[in-house]
Amino acid sequence: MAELILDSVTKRYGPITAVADVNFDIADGEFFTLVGPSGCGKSTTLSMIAGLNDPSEGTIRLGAEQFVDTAQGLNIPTERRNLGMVFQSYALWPHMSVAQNLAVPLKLRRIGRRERARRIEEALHQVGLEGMAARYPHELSGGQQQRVALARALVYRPRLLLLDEPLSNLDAKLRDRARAWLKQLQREVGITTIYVTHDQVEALSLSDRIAVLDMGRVAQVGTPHEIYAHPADPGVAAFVGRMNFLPGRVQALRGGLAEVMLEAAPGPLHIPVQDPDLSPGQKVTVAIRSEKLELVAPGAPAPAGEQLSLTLRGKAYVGARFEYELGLGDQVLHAESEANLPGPQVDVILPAEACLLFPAP
Ligand SMILES: Nc1ncnc2c1ncn2[C@@H]1O[C@H](COP(=O)(O)OP(=O)(O)OP(=O)(O)O)[C@@H](O)[C@H]1O
Repeated sequence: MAELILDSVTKRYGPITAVADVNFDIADGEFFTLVGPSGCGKSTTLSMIAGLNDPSEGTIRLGAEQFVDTAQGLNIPTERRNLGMVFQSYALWPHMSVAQNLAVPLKLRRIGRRERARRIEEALHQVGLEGMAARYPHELSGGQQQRVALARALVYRPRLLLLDEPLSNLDAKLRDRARAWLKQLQREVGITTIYVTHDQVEALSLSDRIAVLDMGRVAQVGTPHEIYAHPADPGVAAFVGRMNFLPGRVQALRGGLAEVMLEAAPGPLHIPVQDPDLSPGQKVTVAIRSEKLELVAPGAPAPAGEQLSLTLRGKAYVGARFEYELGLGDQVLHAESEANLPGPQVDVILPAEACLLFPAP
């Protein structure tokens, strides 16, 4: 059963359309992430679900409860939506202890003293902060403060958890740990969660499903694997992971394969066709992820696939592997390999099954 439904939700600020006709069905217990470049409408969408921002058009419903119906002039205020929210700034009250911070939303809901104490203890246990109830925010690390903010959002058992870049204030190592911990907590609590981030790794690793937004519109909704392996368009492909794009033209179509001539390389590629609307003569973009390019060490037998000889432009050692910048005409391709390959030329195989084809404008 779909739990949260956004239907044709639009938000305009004068001539600016921040969110354009967004539709989602988010299932009960799902971890659903809104991702996309800066300004694409993630926070505006989240704030409309939260009731902090009024949609210009559309409906928002949680289970049987209608939050918003612009046609009827209905807009339930945020305090009656019973949502948990954590934003980038944790907004803990500095003059209150951890327990007092957690007590605030419970007092607002008129929960009695004994039940309050029980729930605060339970919430602190959920976030792994037992024994910290008497501390003040300035006596906690950034990661601990972030856990208190989450505990405060969970303590009154909201129906939805809304998180807007909650990990972005943590340093890289702490963020990795917080990510794993957050995912586990969400599973344990089983709460429907909507998460906003511009960090594709966070989106891929945390989510059951991801919506990629682009200029206020939903470019694609899918599981992390669908978004990564079958991006709907070059914009999604470019945003998630590191993708190389090569312009070309379809020469012929036969046996489920497109024969594509690249602008910058001799010899055609034979690429499996997913788009039934492709036609011979059409301009296309061939997309291939950096990790799918296979670099051939000098003298080693070449694996199957179309082989290109590229110019070594740059190489960086990043621990487990080397990252390469390789020139093909005036284009730069990104590739990676555990091998430390010499220049000036590097042989590269493009496995046809790893190439995606998009119609070019
Ligand atoms: N109050 C406002 N008045 C006018 N335009 C606004 C207002 N709030 C947001 N916008 C515009 O709406 C668009 C979407 O903004 P939003 O904050 O939702 O983007 P975002 O995807 O969350 O970006 P970021 O990742 O940078 O936080 C942007 O173009 C922004 O400039």
